[in-house]
Amino acid sequence: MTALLEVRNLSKSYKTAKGIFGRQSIHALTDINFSLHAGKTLAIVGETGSGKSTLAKLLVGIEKPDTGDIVLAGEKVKISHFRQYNHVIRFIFQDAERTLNPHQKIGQMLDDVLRFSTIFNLEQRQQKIQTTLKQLGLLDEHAEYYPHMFSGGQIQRVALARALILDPKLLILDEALTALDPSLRAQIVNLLLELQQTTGLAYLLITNHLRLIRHIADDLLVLHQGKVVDYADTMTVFNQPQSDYSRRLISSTQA
Ligand SMILES: Nc1ncnc2c1ncn2[C@@H]1O[C@H](COP(=O)(O)OP(=O)(O)OP(=O)(O)O)[C@@H](O)[C@H]1O
Repeated sequence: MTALLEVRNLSKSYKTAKGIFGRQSIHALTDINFSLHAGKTLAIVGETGSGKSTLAKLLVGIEKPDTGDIVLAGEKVKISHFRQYNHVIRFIFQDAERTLNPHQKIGQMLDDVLRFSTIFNLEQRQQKIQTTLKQLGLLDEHAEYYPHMFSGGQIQRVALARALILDPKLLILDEALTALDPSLRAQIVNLLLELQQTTGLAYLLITNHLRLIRHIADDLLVLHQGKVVDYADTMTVFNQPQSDYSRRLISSTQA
């Protein structure tokens, strides 16, 4: 079966500002390879500076790779066409609430997403907003609410609604669940699992929360200094880590 996402030999370096030693290159990612199938969850773990955010930025087109390919459903992504992949890959960063415009009603915000990325008419857009709110356990009348009128759990659902209203195939969650309190996290995780079962959505979960990874990730990739040091199904990485770095990471959380 063709993978939904295939990342092949992806590398990215940044040039630092010119200092007394001239310009230097930071190799944020070197030769990254992995794949993700529909309906599956891949977790990416690594310490600060290991390249996790750079990888997310490459996948959503905020940054350009130096070399390598991103292949979506068998088709190489062209950097100039990233906007068309909006439908396929969506992302949620940490602190969802801060990314919502406090002066805009939720219905208007969702309508903007649809107007920007679809050719739906007004009626179709209203219909889609209703079904999306419902899918996420929200009510029709929430379309008239401003962000500050929602509770913490509901605001996460609103952020998910914005990401999912275009029916993407892949959702990237960059530390999106880390800051939530445990009971709220459990609620959102259950919702994500339910959505995955009903829609076949795939998740790329960027987090250092190993308990969460154990609970929901099918596969686990460990990044260290921009390189893949472990990549296998989650239980294999936990039980037989291939690198000292992964071994230390896993035993530190099991202590
Ligand atoms: N715009 C940039 N310019 C220069 N260097 C950068 C830039 N963005 C990231 N880097 C460097 O690239 C490396 C990888 O950074 P990245 O932010 O991807 O790591 P990370 O694993 O996501 O860390 P964190 O968990 O802190 O977000 C780091 O050494 C970082 O300093």
